[in-house]
Amino acid sequence: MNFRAKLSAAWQRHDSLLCVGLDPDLKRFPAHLKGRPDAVLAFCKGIVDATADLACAFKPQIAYFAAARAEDQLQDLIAYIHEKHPSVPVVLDAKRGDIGATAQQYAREAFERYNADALTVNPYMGFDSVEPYLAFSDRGLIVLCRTSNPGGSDLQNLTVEGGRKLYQHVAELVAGKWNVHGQNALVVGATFPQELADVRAIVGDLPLLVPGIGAQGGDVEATVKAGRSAAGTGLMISSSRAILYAGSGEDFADAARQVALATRDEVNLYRA
Ligand SMILES: O=c1ccn([C@@H]2O[C@H](COP(=O)(O)O)[C@@H](O)[C@H]2O)c(=O)[nH]1
Repeated sequence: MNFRAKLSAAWQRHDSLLCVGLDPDLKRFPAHLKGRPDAVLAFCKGIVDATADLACAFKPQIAYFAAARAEDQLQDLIAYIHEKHPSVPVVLDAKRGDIGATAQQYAREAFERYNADALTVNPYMGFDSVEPYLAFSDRGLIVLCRTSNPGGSDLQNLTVEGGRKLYQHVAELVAGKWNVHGQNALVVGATFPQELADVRAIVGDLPLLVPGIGAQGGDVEATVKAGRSAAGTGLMISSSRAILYAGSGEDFADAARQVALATRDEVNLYRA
């Protein structure tokens, strides 16, 4: 099953547009896990098992694993998700972007080494820098469009030809000419609901990965109303820290589940 089909099945099966972000920060781990050589994997498995039935996707952020010298644990985690929770697609958040020859290696890293269902990439270097990923036509390519951080406006809001904003141009390209095999999606932050609505109007029912609720303060109602597709789906609304660190004791996974459940249900209030 390709990424788009797997995501659609997860939206239905789990009645959820919630993407659970996996940003394991050793400094914030519960005391009983600190010092364990497999702490990153143990923590993430706890979160994954507690939230899988509430999620339409998991999104590990590679920087947290690499900084902790835990790439092998990331590989084991993704294999674990595929084995225990095969209905939930894995989006590797690495925001890759480089010349074609190097992009080929990044594509192999994401889709062969880590076996991710989808990867985030940066479009700044143009089509030849994203083309190598398209060869993995059963995997998703999620392209940065209007990011959730305040500085995203510095470049993404610049006016380009035709009087459009750069992020609108990216949305058109990624949903159109660049969507050679129908595997593309976009990143649009929850912190900019008006831009999210603009992007949705440009791209039809293309899937959107939407970080920025939870710790970054994005408004859930505004996000869902601006970003939902005509079918009331189309979104992977991502939350990491607010779920991961809801608790700080041995019951961290239960605390994470409670926040994930409340977030999934709040999102669902506004889908219709
Ligand atoms: O525009 C973007 C693109 C990616 N991110 C990533 O999403 C999570 C957000 O974490 P929270 O704890 O829910 O704030 C993190 O991995 C970012 O690298 C983003 O925030 N904005």
